[in-house]
Amino acid sequence: MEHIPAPAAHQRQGRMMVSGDMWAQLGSGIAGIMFMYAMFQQYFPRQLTGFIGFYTNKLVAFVYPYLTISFDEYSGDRFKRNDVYSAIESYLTFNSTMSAKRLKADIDKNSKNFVLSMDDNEEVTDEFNGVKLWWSSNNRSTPTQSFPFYYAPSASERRFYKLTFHRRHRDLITRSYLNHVLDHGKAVRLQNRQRKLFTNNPSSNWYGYKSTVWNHVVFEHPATFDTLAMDPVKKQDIIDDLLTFSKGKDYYKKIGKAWKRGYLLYGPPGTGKSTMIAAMANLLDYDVYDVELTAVKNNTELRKLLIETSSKSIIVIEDIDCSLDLTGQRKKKKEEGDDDEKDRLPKPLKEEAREKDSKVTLSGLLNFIDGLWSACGGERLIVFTTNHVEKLDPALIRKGRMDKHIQLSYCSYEAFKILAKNYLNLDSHRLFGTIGRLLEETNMTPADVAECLMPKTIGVDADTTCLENLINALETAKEEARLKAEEEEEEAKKKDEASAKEKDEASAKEKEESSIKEENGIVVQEKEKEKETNEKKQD
Ligand SMILES: Nc1ncnc2c1ncn2[C@@H]1O[C@H](COP(=O)(O)OP(=O)(O)OP(=O)(O)O)[C@@H](O)[C@H]1O
Repeated sequence: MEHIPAPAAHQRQGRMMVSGDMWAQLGSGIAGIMFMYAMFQQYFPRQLTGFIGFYTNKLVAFVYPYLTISFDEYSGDRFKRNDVYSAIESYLTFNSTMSAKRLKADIDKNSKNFVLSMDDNEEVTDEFNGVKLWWSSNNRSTPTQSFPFYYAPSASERRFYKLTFHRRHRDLITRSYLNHVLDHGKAVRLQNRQRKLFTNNPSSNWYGYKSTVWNHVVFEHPATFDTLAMDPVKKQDIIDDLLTFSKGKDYYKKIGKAWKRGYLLYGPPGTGKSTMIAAMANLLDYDVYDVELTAVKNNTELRKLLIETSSKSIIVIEDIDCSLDLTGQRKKKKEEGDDDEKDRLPKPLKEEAREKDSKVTLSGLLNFIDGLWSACGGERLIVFTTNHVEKLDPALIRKGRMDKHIQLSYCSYEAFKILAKNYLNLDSHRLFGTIGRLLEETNMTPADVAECLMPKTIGVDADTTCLENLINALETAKEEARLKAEEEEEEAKKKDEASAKEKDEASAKEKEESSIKEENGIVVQEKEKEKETNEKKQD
């Protein structure tokens, strides 16, 4: 491998002297230069140092004919890894494998092949239209930290690639080569990309500040829309919707809308909400970000997590009704009232109390879904799941935020047929009719049906045993539902009777009281009359 030319090396004729004398001279020369530099730093005014530095650079640039471009892994105050850096990393995979001496190994999306890339402080060459270029991977040793809540990688993690080329090729490199690198890098990345399942966990950053960061494992859920048991028409509608979304980049741009879509999945437990998310991810080849809201300290942290998600991903908040206090206003007002009390606490306790209160709020979540930051990256689905859609704030699930509401319900006959095909490889069976009738008469979740259909023995008629198990389970469920309904009816009847009795008693009491009053009234009237006649007699 040819090394990147350095100014001194460039002017050298390629001959190297390795005698002991030469090393001794070199050592004392360097020591001399260091001494001069220290003196220079100490005694020369800062402005002059800057001035000399500037012109030294100019002189070097004049003599040295090579240009360099660096590509940081986290450039400036960015929160997330630079896409260009990742594209270069993928682009250099081939060259690195062929020529770098130290490589890093990862595994491809099928977990079958190794993906090799250049390790830190390595160099490789590339050629474009007959022009030779040099790539090197480097470390920056000074960490930068602009956002105290931001998890800053340590100094050794602040990496960058450096591209070196002759200045006479500036146009070719900046206009064509860099685009070529980006396009090829992205294509390679897509090809080797392993889908990931992310979740947020608390972590301490460089300064000991605790925040939540994404951690991931390889996403390997096998669910697909083929194995998902639900009404086929509804299923096709969802698939069409998803595919239209994934191809809609230009359309979303045209209508001036961020390229994202919200799905609300609701229904009883075990009806396939999580399974559908996995099927969505497998259909579109997206990553999944499973947000654990209770681990997010406040709205700022939630926004940070959002920014760190990549495009081509599904952001999931499961059981949204349990993760967030949506009782909203009342609680907020109470907390405002509590502020005076908190102010009277000693400082450390006051801060602790505030920290405990500082949580993700409904407005923070609304911002997360469709605030300005939500448009970063594009091509993202946001999925909420809940068992109690009626508990959710209407603002949270209105169209535009949760664009598509999907109800997952109890197992229908159509859904059962998908499960039977999937679990038992059966298209038809003499027991299908009975099962169909029972499914219409009682509610059973696809999870429960699937459990009955799982073969528990290996026998000649294992399929029939499974179907019979299901029939038994359905009949038991039906009987339980009938008894429950009877119990409820009985209870309701008792309640009605009790309230009717209460009413009767109340009206009887009322009558009695009014008759007493009436009687008392007559007595009073008679007494008054008697008094009147007595008075008249006396007169
Ligand atoms: N519609 C379905 N199609 C195929 N399998 C299903 C379906 N619904 C449930 N299952 C099976 O039941 C199991 C549990 O389902 P899942 O976790 O998707 O339900 P859920 O609605 O998300 O439940 P919860 O609300 O409790 O999280 C799954 O592993 C899957 O095997």
